[in-house]
Amino acid sequence: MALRRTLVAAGARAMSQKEAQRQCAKLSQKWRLLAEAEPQGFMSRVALCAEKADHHPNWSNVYSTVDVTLWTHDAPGLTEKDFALAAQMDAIAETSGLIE
Ligand SMILES: C[C@H](O)[C@H](O)[C@H]1CNC2=NC(N)=NC(=O)C2=N1
Repeated sequence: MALRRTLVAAGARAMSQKEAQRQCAKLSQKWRLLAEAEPQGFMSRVALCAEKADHHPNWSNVYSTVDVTLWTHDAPGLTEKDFALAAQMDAIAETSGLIE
């Protein structure tokens, strides 16, 4: 019974971590790229930064829109890593003239 109680307690902790992840602060940004710009180009450049930082955006791409959500899973919430990657994404979008 002790083992079962331990497992139930571990399950409850896993649930609450998942819930904490769901509810934690996140940075969200939707970029509308120029219609003629390739979102894949923007995303590959960001992906290189993300790999270097070992910090990866949750994102999706539909036509010329890239929708990004950033947060630090372990925190859970926002850390300097999220702001640093967000700044790099801004710089890539702006310096490459991708924004409408
Ligand atoms: C072990 C590895 O460092 C972690 O899993 C990294 C990978 N990429 C990540 N990306 C993001 N956005 N948040 C994280 O907490 C995170 N953690």
